[in-house]
Amino acid sequence: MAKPVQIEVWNPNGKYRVVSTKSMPGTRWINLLIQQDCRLEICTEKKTILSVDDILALIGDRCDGVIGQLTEDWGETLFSALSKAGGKAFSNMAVGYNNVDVEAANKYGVAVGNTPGVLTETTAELAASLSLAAARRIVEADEFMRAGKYEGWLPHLFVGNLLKGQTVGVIGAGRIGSAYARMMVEGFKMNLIYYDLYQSTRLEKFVTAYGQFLKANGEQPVTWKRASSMEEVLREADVISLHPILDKTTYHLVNKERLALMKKEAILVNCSRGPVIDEVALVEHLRENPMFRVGLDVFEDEPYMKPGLADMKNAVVVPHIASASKWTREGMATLAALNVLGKIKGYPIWSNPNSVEPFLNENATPPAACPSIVNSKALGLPVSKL
Ligand SMILES: NC(=O)C1=CN([C@@H]2O[C@H](COP(=O)(O)OP(=O)(O)OC[C@H]3O[C@@H](n4cnc5c(N)ncnc54)[C@H](O)[C@@H]3O)[C@@H](O)[C@H]2O)C=CC1
Ligand SMILES: O=C(O)C(=O)CO
Repeated sequence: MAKPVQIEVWNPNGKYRVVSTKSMPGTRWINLLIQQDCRLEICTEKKTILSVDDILALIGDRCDGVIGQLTEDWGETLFSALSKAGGKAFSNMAVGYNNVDVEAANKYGVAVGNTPGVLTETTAELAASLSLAAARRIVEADEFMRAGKYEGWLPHLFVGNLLKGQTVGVIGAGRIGSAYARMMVEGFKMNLIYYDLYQSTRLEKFVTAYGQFLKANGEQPVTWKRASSMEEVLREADVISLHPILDKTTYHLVNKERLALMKKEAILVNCSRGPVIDEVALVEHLRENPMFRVGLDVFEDEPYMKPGLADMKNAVVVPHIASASKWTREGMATLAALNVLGKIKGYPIWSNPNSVEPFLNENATPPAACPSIVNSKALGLPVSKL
């Protein structure tokens, strides 16, 4: 028998019972649910990561839908319990859903939502920040300054890498990878090499047009190349940022052998998922190559770092904050709530999950649709005509 978990209740007499495993930023998501006859229960337990047992207790005997977090293990046990409690919908408050066993959700007929688009630019901006922090050794220099070690300007003090004219490599040029590529190409006049399973025509057109603009203004044009292998990107790029989804094909995509292909002074950034890099191999590579630098937002055994990583001066590490801007986090909460609400109400699925802006306009009623349901095809859910 699962132990009870602390909750806060909104609209106690609402017809549909919706549970959120965490308090989320903003109030729009709460208002949207309670205005549509939902009784909302928000878990207020002081524990950062809820266990499967905690979530089972939250689901209880009757639950129409759950909004959950990427730290939770949504598999057979939870989907079976949610379905038994009458639940039809679960939404991650995240675009990545590697914590969700979608096959299990399909088996129990539960729709699985995610929150694409609203976090694209915010996440790309953090990847760009980590690229700069690593290239210009900002964290090391900040620590040096605070430690009272600065005795005056010196020609060799914290010399780093110039980005202009160098090559930025993107692995996984989807929404976030493409946004990051555009920032680095336009902002720092870097050439682009990318690897993805699919061609990113829009990105290629962007770089071509920007190159032409630079040339017309008497500057060196930027260039792009779609690599035929990941290895090509690793060999050629000076800064490499990882933006694929995490699945079987991307687990330990960057391993010991592939790290060895990279330039000795290259910069590697990861704002995707920790297990995309073999972190033990990375620590060894950082130790052996002091001029190689990394910027990491995600870790293989989150919230932990592999032994030795915290001691590496050539690593900049932040705690999975890439999507942490106020607008984005409030928007993620809204999209997650609307995924669950839409399914409860029997709404169809939004036809283009890459274009979720209509749901984020605070001054308008959101469309009567679920913004993004990843297993809509498997469940045979109808698509919105809006
Ligand atoms: N650190 C953070 O806070 C955040 C992390 N993320 C992570 O970023 C990921 C990407 O998000 P989006 O850009 O919105 O997704 P997306 O689906 O638009 O892009 C993912 C890209 O990876 C490519 N890809 C898949 N397998 C690949 C492989 N084996 N090799 C190369 N490319 C491959 C896909 O073709 C696609 O273009 C999410 O799944 C999530 O895990 C997303 C938001 C915030
Ligand atoms: O959305 C995601 O996938 C994250 O990692 C957090 O924003």
